[in-house]
Amino acid sequence: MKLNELASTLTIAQITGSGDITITGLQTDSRKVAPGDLFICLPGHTVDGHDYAAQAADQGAAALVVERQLNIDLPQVIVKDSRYAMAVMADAFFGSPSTHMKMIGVTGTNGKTTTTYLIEKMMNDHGVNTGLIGTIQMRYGGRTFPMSGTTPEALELQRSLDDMSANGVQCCVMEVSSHALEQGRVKGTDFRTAIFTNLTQDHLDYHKTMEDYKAAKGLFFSRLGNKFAHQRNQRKYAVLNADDEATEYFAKMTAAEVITYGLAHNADVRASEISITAQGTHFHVDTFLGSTDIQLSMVGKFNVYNALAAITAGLLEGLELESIKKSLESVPGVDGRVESVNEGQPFAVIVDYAHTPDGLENVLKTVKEFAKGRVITVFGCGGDRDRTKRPIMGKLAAKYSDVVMVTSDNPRTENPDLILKDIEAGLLEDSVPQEKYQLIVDRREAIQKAIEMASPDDVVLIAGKGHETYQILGHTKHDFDDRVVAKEAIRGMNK
Ligand SMILES: CC(=O)N[C@H]1[C@@H](OP(=O)(O)OP(=O)(O)OC[C@H]2O[C@@H](n3ccc(=O)[nH]c3=O)[C@H](O)[C@@H]2O)O[C@H](CO)[C@@H](O)[C@@H]1O[C@H](C)C(=O)N[C@@H](C)C(=O)N[C@H](CCC(=O)O)C(=O)O
Ligand SMILES: Nc1ncnc2c1ncn2[C@@H]1O[C@H](COP(=O)(O)OP(=O)(O)OP(=O)(O)O)[C@@H](O)[C@H]1O
Ligand SMILES: N[C@H](CCC[C@H](N)C(=O)O)C(=O)O
Ligand SMILES: [Mg+2]
Repeated sequence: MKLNELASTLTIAQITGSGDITITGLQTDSRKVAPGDLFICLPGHTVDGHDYAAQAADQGAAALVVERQLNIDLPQVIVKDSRYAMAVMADAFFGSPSTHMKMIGVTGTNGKTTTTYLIEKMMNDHGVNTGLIGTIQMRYGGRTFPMSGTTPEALELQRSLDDMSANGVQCCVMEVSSHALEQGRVKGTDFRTAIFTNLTQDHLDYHKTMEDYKAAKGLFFSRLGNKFAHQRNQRKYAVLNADDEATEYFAKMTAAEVITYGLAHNADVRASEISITAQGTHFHVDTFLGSTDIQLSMVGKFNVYNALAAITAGLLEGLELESIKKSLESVPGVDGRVESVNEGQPFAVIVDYAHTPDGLENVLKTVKEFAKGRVITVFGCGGDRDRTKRPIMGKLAAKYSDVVMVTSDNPRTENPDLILKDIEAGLLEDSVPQEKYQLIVDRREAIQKAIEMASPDDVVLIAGKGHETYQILGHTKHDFDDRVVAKEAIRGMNK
């Protein structure tokens, strides 16, 4: 594509140098620039992409997108906002791939990954070639790709959607994080359905207040559905959790058709008669297209909500309720979400990704429902992330557990001991007795001790890292998998 043509997609842009050159790719990271690329300089949170334009030029960049003219001998497109320009140009360069498939997005503090997995399963079972993008991985057409975060940057996203489209993908279900909404990573992506799971405390390091966090999530719904489609299969939908306070706010700001789910009597898709055992979760569901009973292998009342969100999305895509039921019932579980570790030990070991106060409380409530013995919880809080959730999570862990092992969970650039102290502040505030908890900075040691102290019928819950296969210390990722470490500890115990 010619630079002139790409630049013409922007309203306010000035080109210096020749616009009559061919752009073969777009890139925002100087380290990855290939000859012929257009290098887009993004002012970041840590460094400024403009400072890497010279490196991009050395690597063969054909032109630059900048917010201020640089002293570099390359054609430059000067724009007001390079992030916005990136989103527009990426959409143009890849031919608006999101309009070639059904886009279903899921936002909310917890439950995004789980809900997207459920939707992916039911759509694929129904014969709709479906791609998935989220925290654990991106996958489509039988291939999987690692992810460095939950929601890719606009450029990466459009590139991926283009490849999906080229590989016959008809529907893409993706997680949309609040960071992504705030940074405009999904600007230009044409969603058909936007799902909201729930809003509880997290990410206050980034969003500062719950109001700001809610407003960031709101961007997903305010950008949806301003043009009504009279054919139902073209309509935009906001699928909202009827039991969450933030729903009223999101419902007001969207022009899309609002469909609700939950336990509330007025929800459009409503669950009742919920019963949970260690083997799974049963519930009855009434929808605008019939009723049925569903038996999930996944445990936890929160998974009823994830299933309801998925059922709603499935019905809106024209799936039969019975086909949805069959798919949901065949999902064994999601990687690292309430995942059992079994090495023949006489107690339960569960690995879960709960890393927010609400997530931890939910999983602990679930565990308590079927634990016959004590609950021993191993958990920590991420470094360079919301500090205010640490004492709250400490209190919740102590409230629902008999023993708490406070340990490290990706300390990143923070001092791990100080993170543990932040968690302990909550325990001290609640006068939790010293013998009920231990601070063990080494996660392997914490897991080993928890497993060594477990008696028959106890449950050891290892929370926070779920599917993760690393521990981030400083800027380095070290191999670490809670499931592998727990298995080793159990085998060690039997020797
Ligand atoms: C706070 C945040 O979201 N930061 C994201 C942001 O980084 P940044 O603004 O700091 O970028 P930067 O490092 O300053 O770099 C600025 C520009 O210079 C470029 N650069 C930089 C160095 C270099 O040598 N050459 C070069 O060209 C970079 O490619 C970039 O274009 O843009 C980067 C590139 O897209 C992201 O990788 C980075 O995510 C960081 C790693 C991160 O940890 N993000 C988390 C908080 C996040 O987004 N999480 C959510 C999930 C949250 C949830 O659980 O709901 C997610 O969607 O992943
Ligand atoms: N609907 C829900 N409500 C509350 N907690 C939930 C819900 N679904 C899952 N959880 C808890 O949150 C954890 C993370 O679930 P999941 O990975 O589906 O959420 P997520 O929103 O994708 O998280 P992330 O923001 O890190 O990507 C689970 O391990 C479970 O403990
Ligand atoms: N998407 C979340 C994941 C948190 C997982 C936890 N293990 C941590 O590292 O804090 C984040 O980046 O905040
Ligand atoms: Mg996720």
